[in-house]
Amino acid sequence: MESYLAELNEAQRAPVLQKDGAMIVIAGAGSGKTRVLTYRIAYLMSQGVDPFNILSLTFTNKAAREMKNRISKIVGSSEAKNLWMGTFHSIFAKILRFEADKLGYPSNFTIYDTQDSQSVIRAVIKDMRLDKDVYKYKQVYNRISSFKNSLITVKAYFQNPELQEADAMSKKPRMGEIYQAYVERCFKAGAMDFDDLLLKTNELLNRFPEVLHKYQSRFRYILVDEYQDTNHSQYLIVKALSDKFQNICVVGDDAQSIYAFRGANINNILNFQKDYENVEMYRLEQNYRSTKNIVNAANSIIDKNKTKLEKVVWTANDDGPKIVVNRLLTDGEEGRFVASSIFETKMQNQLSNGDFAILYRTNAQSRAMEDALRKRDIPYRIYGGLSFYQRKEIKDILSYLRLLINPKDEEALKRIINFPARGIGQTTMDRLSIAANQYGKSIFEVIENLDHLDLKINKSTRNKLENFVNMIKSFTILSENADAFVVADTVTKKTGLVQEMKKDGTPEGVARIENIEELLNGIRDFVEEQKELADSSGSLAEFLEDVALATDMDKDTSDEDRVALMTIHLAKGLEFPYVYIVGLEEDLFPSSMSMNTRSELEEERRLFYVALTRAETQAYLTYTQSRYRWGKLVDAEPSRFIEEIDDQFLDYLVPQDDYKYKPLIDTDIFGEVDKSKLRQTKPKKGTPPPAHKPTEQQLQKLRKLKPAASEPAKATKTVNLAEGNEVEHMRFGKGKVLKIEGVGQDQKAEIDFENGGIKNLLLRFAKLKLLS
Ligand SMILES: Nc1ncnc2c1ncn2[C@@H]1O[C@H](COP(=O)(O)OP(=O)(O)OP(=O)(O)O)[C@@H](O)[C@H]1O
Ligand SMILES: [Mg+2]
Repeated sequence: MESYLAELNEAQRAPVLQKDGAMIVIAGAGSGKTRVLTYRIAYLMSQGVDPFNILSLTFTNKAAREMKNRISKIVGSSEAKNLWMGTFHSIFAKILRFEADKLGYPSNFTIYDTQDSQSVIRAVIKDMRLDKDVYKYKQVYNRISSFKNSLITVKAYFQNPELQEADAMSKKPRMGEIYQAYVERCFKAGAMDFDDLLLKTNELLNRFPEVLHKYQSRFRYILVDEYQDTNHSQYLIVKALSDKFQNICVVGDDAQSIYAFRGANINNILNFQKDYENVEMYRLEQNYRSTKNIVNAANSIIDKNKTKLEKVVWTANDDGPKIVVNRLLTDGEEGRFVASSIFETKMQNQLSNGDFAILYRTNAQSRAMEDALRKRDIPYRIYGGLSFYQRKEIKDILSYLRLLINPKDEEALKRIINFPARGIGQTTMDRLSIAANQYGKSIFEVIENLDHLDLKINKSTRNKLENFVNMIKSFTILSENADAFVVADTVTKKTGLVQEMKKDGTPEGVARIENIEELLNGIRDFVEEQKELADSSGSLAEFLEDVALATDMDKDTSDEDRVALMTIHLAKGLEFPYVYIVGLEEDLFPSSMSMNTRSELEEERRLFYVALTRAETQAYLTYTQSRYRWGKLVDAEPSRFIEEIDDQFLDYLVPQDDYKYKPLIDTDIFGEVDKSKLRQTKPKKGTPPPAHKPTEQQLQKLRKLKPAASEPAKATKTVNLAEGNEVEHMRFGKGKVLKIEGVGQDQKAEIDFENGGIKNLLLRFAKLKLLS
């Protein structure tokens, strides 16, 4: 037996050693699913399978890199770099480039990011003279994205009366036309958006049997991590590619399905056994990641979900410390608690910053954490949010680079044709746009052919346009032989972008120049890395693809030791010794947007399960008593998720029986804290604070207190409903109550909504207004 197989337990070894056939590994968090995939690939290679024949789909490109490194170590060669391994988007972008001509795209097609796509949609809405308050571009973008992920093409949309009706109902009867115009514009610009990378791959595999055959034969072995979060489009790609050999291994955990809001379909995992012949089902039960307290607490949470596959998760690890629960006054205080706790834990146990993660439900929560960490001089890194590549100055330079690779790229062109200012005004741009539409050409092509076209553009402007086109063309010629760094460096110098910023002289201007330097350094590193790998020249096209498809996790390039801050969605698959889950409050987590139906609430609970199971040694849960939301300070209630954890696993830093909001003086508003008042809610001074669990008596009091304490607020929320009542809901609009079931906390109503159809709502969470 190969020695590395001893690093697996028996249950893990079984799917690794089953070389051929279809198999699914369903198992709870931290049980070694990702490890099974890694070792399975190493085993396949040791059995003589060529890495070029193995396709492995991961959640981030970073995960793919780490897996490749591990595999290289196990098999003792650099062969692992030939594996097809990465996210769905990055793998299929690569394939689409090879095959682009079949679909009528140039092989140098641009990948539009969300900003670009939304900007196209805004332009379409404007050109169609639609009301931008009704047709909100972000909503329209999400709707189009959901069509694409369900493989609903423009044609399919117009053949589907139900979809059209739904859009008409939500007062957007022209959605189909926007969709059509959007698709046409992207096509004309030689651009694919993120969803196209999956949609067009499906189209490619469906329309061209010889292409399907080629990739089916290439990918003899297919592996998919986090299978529970694949959407319909991804599912169909995997299904098509694996159809020939049926050597497919997927791993996942239904309890960690957290992307339904983006079209992930949990049925993909539930139906896997029907999709293939002779499916072997494997289960892993032992968790290697976390302490007993964490594993058991997580089990007690997920137990509350009705829709789930029954699973056992246990661990042989130590009990570990209990999960610390702390209540703070405000998010400012919450940040200070987390920062001090990290500081002290780090000092006491000689740890690195990288051993700590702070997880939150929404990006906005990072600010308070950042402030507190900065004050304590604790280095941190935020994942997600506005990424480096989306900053204005970076995007401007990238737009030049994109344009010289694909001159049809209209979003790039519009951004920079007059930046730095060249005297090419909006009127000229409008004329060029109209001409481009009229002739079915790109704006760049129109400018190239100005002499042959009868456009109302004066001589001097024509010269400026010609100069611009010639400059871009000279960059294109340069890029044919030079690497990405040389091209980018030349572009920054020749376009006068940096000179423009230097004139500015403000601290912001200086920061922008520094960012550009950072970009150039990044490009240099990229080129060196690519050249080292020897199979690539480090061309600009390769760099742009890398940037376009970098997931939020992938931007973690430096090895500096920092505390990680991210949303729970991003933390999937990761692990940290110490994890702080902050903002555990009703309406924030679970989110107020996700409490209308049981399935939404269950997704929030799975999210909490994901968060807690990231922790190896210790988890901290914090909530505040009041929080600024939408500009107002509002009372906050502790999240039901805290209550759902079995008390034996928890350690309350403050007694829970007096949790009701008491207006105390807060440093954020008044500066100094009145310490005598603070002591009311904190345990008596003494270090460390006594970690005590509420007594049974306190608990009983707490249980009695909870509904009572929140009654005044609830009374306005819940309404006494009867069958036949007319109600209004903030998302589903007006509706009629069909049926009422249950009593008290569990009372549910079946309501027929104008905008949402029939829904079953738990009345305690549904914010309904009684109309009649
Ligand atoms: N047999 C084993 N022996 C020692 N350590 C193991 C073993 N199996 C897994 N581990 C370790 O346990 C941790 C969790 O494993 P892994 O990340 O593969 O779990 P997972 O099931 O993919 O988790 P998640 O559901 O969070 O994605 C990792 O640090 C891994 O190295
Ligand atoms: Mg995993």
